Amino acid sequence: MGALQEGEGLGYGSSLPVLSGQEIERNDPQNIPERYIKHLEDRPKASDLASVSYDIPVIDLSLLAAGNEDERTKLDIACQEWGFFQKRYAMAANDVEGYGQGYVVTEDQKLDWNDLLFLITLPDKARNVKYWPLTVPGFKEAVEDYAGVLERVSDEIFGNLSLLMGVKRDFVKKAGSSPWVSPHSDSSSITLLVQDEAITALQIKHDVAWVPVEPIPNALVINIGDVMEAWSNGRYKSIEHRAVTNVEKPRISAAAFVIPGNYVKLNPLETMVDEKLQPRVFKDGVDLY
Ligand SMILES: O=C(O)CCC(=O)C(=O)O
Ligand SMILES: [Fe+2]
Repeated sequence: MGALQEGEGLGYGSSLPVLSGQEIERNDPQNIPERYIKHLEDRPKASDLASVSYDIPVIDLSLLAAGNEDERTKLDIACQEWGFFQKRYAMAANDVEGYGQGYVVTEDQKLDWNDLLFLITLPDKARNVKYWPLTVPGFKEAVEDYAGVLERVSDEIFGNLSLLMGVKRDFVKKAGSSPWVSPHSDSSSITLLVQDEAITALQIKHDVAWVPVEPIPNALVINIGDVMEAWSNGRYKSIEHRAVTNVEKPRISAAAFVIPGNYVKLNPLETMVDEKLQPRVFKDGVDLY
């Protein structure tokens, strides 16, 4: 792919147009179309939940930024055992981009009871501003500020994961109704998520059970995506997760997917492959998109 022109966007595949959940609620809330109603066996059940409660690891960004080795070891363990952690703040039409439902590929596919606003925010030239709701006062400024903060947080995580994987600090950095969000893993290198603090909806697969991720005030939930799993030769896991609804109130979450540039190949880092101790689990040379 050649250099992007301003406003051209990247294009992350196509999605068929369908009604959004908000439109259905507005037009005919008593008649939810059949394709939003998942088969019984595909719905979350109380019996899939882990029977014991787990604490998802919490990593302190200010300690990481200060070079604290114990905190870096905690990050290593969190990414190996969970692929998920929470991090305290120290301080749609033809494209999946836009508003509506994404990832609709067939006419009879069951749909999630979940509307999506998917925007590319960084780098600036990859923005496709025709999808941005610019009539909302302050929206652009708030998203720009937030994207800047997320960039700093993800740089800190990448810096620490690079050191843990035995490469230089900046190595990874730039490479850089269903009544629920269906189970999936993220194709990002990492994902940074802000959850609604009042509702526990996100669940992650741990062994065979689903473990709820209780929101922690002022914390980001960060998870390893498929790209980091490949770079780390499987040491860090891209964990399957889902989000369930509740009957009381709607929920909004904001997920930011950090992805490498299109030119990056999915090769496990040399430092992460040792034919005896840590045999290669991913092939070299897979193009990302
Ligand atoms: O809303 C959530 O908690 C999770 C969303 C998610 O997993 C995603 O957008 O990839
Ligand atoms: Fe996800």
